[in-house]
Amino acid sequence: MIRSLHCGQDLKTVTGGIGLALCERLLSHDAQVQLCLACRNGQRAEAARQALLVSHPQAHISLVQLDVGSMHSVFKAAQEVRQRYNRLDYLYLNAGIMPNPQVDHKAFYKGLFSGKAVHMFSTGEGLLTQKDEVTSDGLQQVFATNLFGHFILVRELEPLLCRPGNSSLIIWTSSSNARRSAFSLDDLQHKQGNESYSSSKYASDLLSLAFNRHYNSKGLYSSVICPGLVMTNLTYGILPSFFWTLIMPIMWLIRIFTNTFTLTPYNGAEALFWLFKQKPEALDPMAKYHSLTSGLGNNYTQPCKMDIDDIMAETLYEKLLDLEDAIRKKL
Ligand SMILES: NC(=O)C1=CN([C@@H]2O[C@H](COP(=O)(O)OP(=O)(O)OC[C@H]3O[C@@H](n4cnc5c(N)ncnc54)[C@H](OP(=O)(O)O)[C@@H]3O)[C@@H](O)[C@H]2O)C=CC1
Ligand SMILES: CC(C)CCC[C@@H](C)[C@H]1CC[C@H]2C3=C(CC[C@]12C)[C@@]1(C)CCC(=O)[C@@H](C)[C@@H]1CC3
Repeated sequence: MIRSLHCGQDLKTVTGGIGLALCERLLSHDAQVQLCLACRNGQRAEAARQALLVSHPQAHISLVQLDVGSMHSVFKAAQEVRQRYNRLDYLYLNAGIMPNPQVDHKAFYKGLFSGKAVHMFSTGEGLLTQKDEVTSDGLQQVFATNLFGHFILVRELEPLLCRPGNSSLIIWTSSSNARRSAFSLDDLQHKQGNESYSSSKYASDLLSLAFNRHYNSKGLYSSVICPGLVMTNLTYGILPSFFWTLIMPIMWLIRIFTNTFTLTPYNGAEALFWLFKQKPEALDPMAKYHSLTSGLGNNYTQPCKMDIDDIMAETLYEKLLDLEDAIRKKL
């Protein structure tokens, strides 16, 4: 029996996000898989569960209330999971936000006519900024949601993930927007800049490496994926919906030039699903696994070496442990 916990799985109002598409794919692949959806909104979580039960009536799907940006909620949810289960095989760390995104239109038109247009469309590099906020824990919201809440969750679920004779895998939904230059070890939470999304995703790449160094000996492995550009609530939040609808034909056209425009949540979930079928021990800790879709619509997963190193990863890990101590004292 395989138990898998998914963070950020709500049924979305318009599209259904990557997490929900992954659940559909996992259940179609193995009807016996036990899913536990960790979501912040109870009603939407129940709607997601019901939607999955329509196509998989026998499925084992449970829910746990989790706001990964609130540390109190993370500790509470982890306790709940520990009470319910004695083992976890997969932990998908998929919840993510990009609040108040702004597109730099000038950079977009400049990029279009530079030799780097394909790179710009694959990574969104230099095109997006965000306005971050501070949570009630006193943390930067993007850092807390995209990174730190997940870090605490993994630490709290250690007894279920590290079991003698069993290997388990945690999987971070990162991004090709993760960029070393957006991240600083002196400003982990990205208080100073306006690329908190890029910074948090780069930090998750580093943290995955650090988790591998610290936990592989206990049977816990960590991997990172990029789903490509997928039309979900996250992307619909970047530009007005009508604009996306208008440019949709252009988006499908761009797909001929870049296989990173996966566009549908089903396609975007490809690498998440692919990892589910791999032996954790065989995965490369330095690789980011990309969901890719060819011009003809074929999905595949490709590893790409990450721009990360052990020293940076270890420093980040130590700093997160310090912050964990401080938060534990406060709560
Ligand atoms: N779409 C894209 O092109 C890309 C997406 N990604 C990453 O993929 C992941 C999934 O995003 P995607 O499906 O696109 O976007 P969605 O906005 O559809 O999904 C994000 C999910 O995260 C959940 N979430 C957000 N904040 C919290 C929180 N504080 N606690 C618990 N759950 C939370 C949301 O729940 P709720 O319904 O309550 O809002 C939602 O279910 C994210 O990590 C994103 O950064 C990476 C690269 C590209
Ligand atoms: C396609 C058009 C005619 C105009 C769209 C321009 C931009 C708004 C997009 C071009 C590349 C996109 C992109 C992302 C967001 C929207 C764009 C900047 C992401 C940054 C979204 C989140 C991610 O994690 C990345 C993988 C995306 C990379 C590409």
